[in-house]
Amino acid sequence: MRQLIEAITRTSNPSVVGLDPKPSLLPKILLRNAKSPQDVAQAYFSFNTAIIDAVYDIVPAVKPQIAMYESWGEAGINAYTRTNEYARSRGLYVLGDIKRGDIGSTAQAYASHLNGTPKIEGMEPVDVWHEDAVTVNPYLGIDGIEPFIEAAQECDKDIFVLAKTSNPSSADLQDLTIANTNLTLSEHVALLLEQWGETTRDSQYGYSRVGAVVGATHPVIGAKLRELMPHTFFLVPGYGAQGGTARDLRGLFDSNGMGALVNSSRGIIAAWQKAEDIPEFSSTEQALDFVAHYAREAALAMKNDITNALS
Ligand SMILES: O=C(O)c1cc(=O)[nH]c(=O)n1[C@@H]1O[C@H](COP(=O)(O)O)[C@@H](O)[C@H]1O
Repeated sequence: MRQLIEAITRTSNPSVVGLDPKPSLLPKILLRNAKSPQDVAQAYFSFNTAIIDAVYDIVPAVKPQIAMYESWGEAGINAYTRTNEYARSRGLYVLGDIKRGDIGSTAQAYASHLNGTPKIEGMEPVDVWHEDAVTVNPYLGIDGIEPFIEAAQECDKDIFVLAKTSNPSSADLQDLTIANTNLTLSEHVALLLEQWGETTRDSQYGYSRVGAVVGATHPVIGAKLRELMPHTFFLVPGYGAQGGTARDLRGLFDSNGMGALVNSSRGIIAAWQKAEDIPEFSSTEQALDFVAHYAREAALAMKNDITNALS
């Protein structure tokens, strides 16, 4: 987590901008002439680069959600990887929200998100995804996670494993109490994450490469999980559009005000839709400038909101 922690320190901002484009979140003019997935993917890329240019100096990281891109097939995936590459070129930590999980041999293939294309004779692995970290699902247990941890260790990258997700029905499974223990499933996952990450702890900061996803929408559970996971960095989605507030975040950070990265996607990239006066855009440039201006304002407001709540 060193790279992420240093980016947070550099920007004094523990928040991440979620790059989750959808047609309904883009100014109509960007899709006015769209006739193919390629056209939409190009619009997504322009939208993303405008946002990245607007926030790269005030936020440490971006989190593109791959589903938004996969919906458009090959062209969408291409927009995803180009977005990641562009974000990195602007110095941002790229957290690929891919939520993978499978049996060991398949997980190994998914882990190529971190350590590059599989090794074959005569060819060096290629980093085709341009990610610094990915999100992973722990449902299959350690053999579905180990390939990601090994790849992260090999390439100085990180993973974030779902522990207590932000959605209302996370309770269906994650709040169940495990027989013969007084632990819920999310608490059990928390203990596993501490164990799984143990050998990858950073000597200076104490956090391992194995982070946890803990929703801002469950502040009481989140605070308990923070106690159970002193060496585990949190990715905290659910702030903003899903109702999580800065007040809810306090218990998710450590006593130094570190240890968590708060995500907002729609709250930043669609902030322009909340503007009092939205003009009839006469060009795509004008529309992108408008989107970028409101994204920056929203990112700064989020930074202030979180910083005030933590001080
Ligand atoms: O792993 C995630 O990022 C994630 C986990 C979770 O528990 N809840 C959650 O909302 N997310 C993601 O975080 C983002 C939230 O988007 P907004 O609600 O628009 O801020 C989406 O990309 C979700 O897929």
